[in-house]
Amino acid sequence: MQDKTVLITGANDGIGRATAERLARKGAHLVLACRSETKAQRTADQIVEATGNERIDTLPLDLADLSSVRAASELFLAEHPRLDVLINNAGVYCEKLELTTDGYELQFGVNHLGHFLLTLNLIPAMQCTKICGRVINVSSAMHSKGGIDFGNLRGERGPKAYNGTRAYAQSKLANVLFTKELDRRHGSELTTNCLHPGVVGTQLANKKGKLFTKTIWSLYKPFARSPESGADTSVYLASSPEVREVSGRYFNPTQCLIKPSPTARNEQLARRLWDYSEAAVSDFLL
Ligand SMILES: NC(=O)c1ccc[n+]([C@@H]2O[C@H](COP(=O)([O-])OP(=O)(O)OC[C@H]3O[C@@H](n4cnc5c(N)ncnc54)[C@H](O)[C@@H]3O)[C@@H](O)[C@H]2O)c1
Repeated sequence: MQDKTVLITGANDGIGRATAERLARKGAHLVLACRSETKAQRTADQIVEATGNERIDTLPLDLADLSSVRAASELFLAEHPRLDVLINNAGVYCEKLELTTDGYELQFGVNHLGHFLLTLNLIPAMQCTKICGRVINVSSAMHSKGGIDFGNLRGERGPKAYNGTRAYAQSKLANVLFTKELDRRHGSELTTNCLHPGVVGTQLANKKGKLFTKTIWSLYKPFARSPESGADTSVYLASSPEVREVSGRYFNPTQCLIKPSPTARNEQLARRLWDYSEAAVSDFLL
């Protein structure tokens, strides 16, 4: 990975942080895209210290705010001539209805829409690489429990009707549908794949989960995969020559290609989600 630039969202914690450290050890030039600049810089310093790789940059990015995503895209393009690998890793799980700055349901907004905009804005930097650029979307097996409720992506049905787990599943389904449609539209220039990292012992469910979820999760956590092994498939998709020409696919935690759910393979739904997302971010496209 010596001559590769890799941007990782949500790189200051959990699977993203572990992915960053593993790729730093392989010599990649990393850009840690995080909400908190302080946490991003602290993570960068720790990775430099642990790996000896000094090519670790940071980029301020709040995926819950489309103007921040646009600003981050502009800053990246101004400072870096090209991007080899984009890892759309950041994610949020929450059980109470919250909206993004632009009025979208938080999990849909952060897990899908912010990444959709970031990816579209950065495609020009990925097209100028010699070997085609790689987009990696961190989804979840939970995608199979989701559908896309186009009438409720702005929380229209209100807080009482909100089901956080269903909204999380919806956002992870969106990651797979986006992977398929991005591959269909840009497959000749980029490879795009998505993955389930496994059940990983991070703080994901604790940050905005209810007490019941936190309790169940604390009991379950000792049996979950470590963030380091949760990073296995992201690292594989970012660095392995084997997947240089593999695209539009879904991988499991042991780097095997598997079929996503039937809903995730629905091409019409993927196109409809793309059209919806494109209209939603249109004011922020570069
Ligand atoms: N932990 C699991 O068991 C598991 C299972 C399946 C999929 N995943 C997926 O793995 C990915 C990483 O999750 P994790 O388990 O490491 O969780 P985590 O909470 O440890 O890390 C999530 C990262 O996303 C960042 N983030 C959240 N909101 C953001 C925003 N608005 N803007 C920018 N960054 C933001 C956080 O700051 C953090 O760095 C997520 O996409 C998650 O859906 C996790």
